[in-house]
Amino acid sequence: MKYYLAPMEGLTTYNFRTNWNRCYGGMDKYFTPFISNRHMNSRERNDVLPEHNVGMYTVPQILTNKAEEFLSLAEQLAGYGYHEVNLNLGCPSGTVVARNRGAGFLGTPRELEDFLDEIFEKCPLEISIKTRIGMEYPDEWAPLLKIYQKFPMKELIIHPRLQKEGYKGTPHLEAFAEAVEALQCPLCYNGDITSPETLAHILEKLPMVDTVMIGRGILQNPGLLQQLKATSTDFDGVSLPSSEDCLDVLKEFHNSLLAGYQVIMSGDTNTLYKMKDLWTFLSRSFESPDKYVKKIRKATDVSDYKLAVNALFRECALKSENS
Ligand SMILES: Cc1cc2nc3c(=O)[nH]c(=O)nc-3n(C[C@H](O)[C@H](O)[C@H](O)COP(=O)(O)O)c2cc1C
Repeated sequence: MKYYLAPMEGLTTYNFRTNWNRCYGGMDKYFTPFISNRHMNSRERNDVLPEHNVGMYTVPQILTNKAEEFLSLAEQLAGYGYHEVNLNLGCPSGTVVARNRGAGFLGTPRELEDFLDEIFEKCPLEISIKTRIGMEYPDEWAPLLKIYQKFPMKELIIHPRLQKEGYKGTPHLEAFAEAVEALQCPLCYNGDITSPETLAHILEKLPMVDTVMIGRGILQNPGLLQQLKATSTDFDGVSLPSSEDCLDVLKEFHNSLLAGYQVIMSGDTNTLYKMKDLWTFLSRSFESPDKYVKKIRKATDVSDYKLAVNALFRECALKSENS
């Protein structure tokens, strides 16, 4: 099985990716959150700079519906030494969709095909695509697959939900199976993998899956990949760390992430904004964390924040399924 880290805007920054890779590691690919400016802003540029992505196979992601813009960004990324670029056809957010980008582009298949024609003809890099299965109705998927058949994709990453579903409901596993029938290119499954059990359930329904991308599961439980590998027959040598070791690595990861943001972000407010965003997910690793997370959210400077986090680390146990 191959494992990819999903792109998550604002969360899986280069600071997150490098620290996660150092503390846990083992993803086959690390996708960057989307770049949407033809002239990358400093945040976007820093995220893809080779010196900020050392030791990882990183795939930059682009969000656009303009071939010229995609090609211009791909050219710049080729200059940084990248070999592969990913196109975002999955973002469900209202503002993105209203501009016919992300999952919104799936609603105008003719324009999408013209766009793909041009980028596949001219792009200096290999192109992979991350897609949803349509905007509103499951029957949008078959015509989209007909389009995807025409292009020599490096791979297609499928999050089998519709745009209108956001992250609700359960993924349409049958849509992934349809793609297996229709397409020759490598496929990657993405969606709702949060434990060895959820992965096992997906593999039971889709035994042909050999590559998965994981997003929120890693934010909720940064040690998840090791658990998946320890329970997989592919990875005989991987064993589970003790509960104390899990907590030690989590602390190390958290503290280095915080230190990284203190260097990158201007001031405590912006640093804490980033860390508090992560706690929305990370709190789920712990038993009864609410009282502690409230204190974390209330912190207005880094020293108060550290006190609140240390209290949580000291007094809340890791959930048994996370250790
Ligand atoms: C906060 C957040 C930000 C995201 N940002 C991106 C993004 O920049 N590009 C992208 O392709 N998907 C983005 N996604 C979608 C994830 O990559 C992934 O497809 C989705 O979370 C489903 O996978 P999961 O169930 O493993 O989390 C984002 C999701 C979340 C929750």
